[in-house]
Amino acid sequence: MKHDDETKITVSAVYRLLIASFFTSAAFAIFFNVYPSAHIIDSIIPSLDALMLFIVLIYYRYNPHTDINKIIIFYVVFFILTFSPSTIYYVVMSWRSEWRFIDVYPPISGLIMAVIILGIIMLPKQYKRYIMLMWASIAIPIICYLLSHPEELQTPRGYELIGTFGPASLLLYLVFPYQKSIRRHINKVTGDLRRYEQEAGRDYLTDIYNRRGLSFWLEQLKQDDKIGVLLIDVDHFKQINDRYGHSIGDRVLVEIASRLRTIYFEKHTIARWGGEEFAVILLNPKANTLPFIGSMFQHTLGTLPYKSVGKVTASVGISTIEHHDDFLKLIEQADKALYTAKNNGRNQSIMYSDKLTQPYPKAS
Ligand SMILES: Nc1nc2c(ncn2[C@@H]2O[C@H](COP(=O)(O)OP(=O)(O)OP(=O)(O)O)[C@@H](O)[C@H]2O)c(=O)[nH]1
Repeated sequence: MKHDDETKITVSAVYRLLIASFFTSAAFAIFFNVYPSAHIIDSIIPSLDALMLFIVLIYYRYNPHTDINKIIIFYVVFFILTFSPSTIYYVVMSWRSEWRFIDVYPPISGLIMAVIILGIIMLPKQYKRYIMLMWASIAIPIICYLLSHPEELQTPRGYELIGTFGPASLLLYLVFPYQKSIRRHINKVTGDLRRYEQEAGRDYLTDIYNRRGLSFWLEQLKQDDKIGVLLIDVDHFKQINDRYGHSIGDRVLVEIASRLRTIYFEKHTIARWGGEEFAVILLNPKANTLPFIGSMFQHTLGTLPYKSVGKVTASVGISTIEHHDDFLKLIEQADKALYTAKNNGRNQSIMYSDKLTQPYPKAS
């Protein structure tokens, strides 16, 4: 489950990263085409980036199950291949005294930093080293050049470039571990929350759903799902408690729950509805199978003796089938049928009909 969530977050992070990078590259492409610089490479690279990112985005949109690692590696390699050679080109040409680096290097340091920060913040831990590789392939040539050309370093652009790729990049090292610990903390809190939620929906003794868990299960049903309800009540349970003690009574309830779990048919769930009363909710059952299912539960509970107390029987009340919004109405029906089963001598299952009128008195 946690793994699924991680994958979902990664997929959505990569998708947003691609979109953000596409719009940024497109903005640069438009800018350099409207206000061309002296170097044609300045308008080619952002246009190429925008085009490639657009293709990847379209591909990713129509192939959402593509291996996400491949997309990330492509993204990083693609940025290294577009930013790094052009940076090295300007550095090498400047070193050969063709021109001054600070005059010709296009104003893309902000864009590079934005891409690096986005990558560091949004991508999972295992991809961070690629992002650092991306930074190193661009920053190291620039820093080396400026340090060996103090006359260019000691200009506003020189200071700005060294500041961006030097001290400002150091910020990344500060943000990175902090972001990692926030992510770890969020994972822990999310995990704890999920565990508490699961525990809150389970009965402590029998570890099947309690009423809260059951209502959560009902909320997950599809719009037009129908249900039928069985209410199962252990016969003369008070006598078991009185004769063997409360803790043996508890053990019997646990054994009953584990017997209920062993009954398998297509779609249903079981819950502890009250003290010695269990509810079974059947999903989209066929009307003519309900009496059979009711007897199946009754016999599974009542046929074989229990380890600590011997024979125990149960009575079962069966509702009609209605839309799941009518759950409480079905519980009432099952309750009336259960009352009739008890009145008729217990150890039997009874289907609800309009003729049954009296509600089953609840244990206080
Ligand atoms: N050991 C144990 N007993 C429980 C628990 N919850 C409810 N009970 C007991 O279940 C008994 C239910 O008794 P009654 O409602 O009189 O019903 P019954 O004795 O089963 O009789 P019928 O339902 O009429 O067949 C009470 O004695 C409760 O104390 C529980 O969690 N553990």
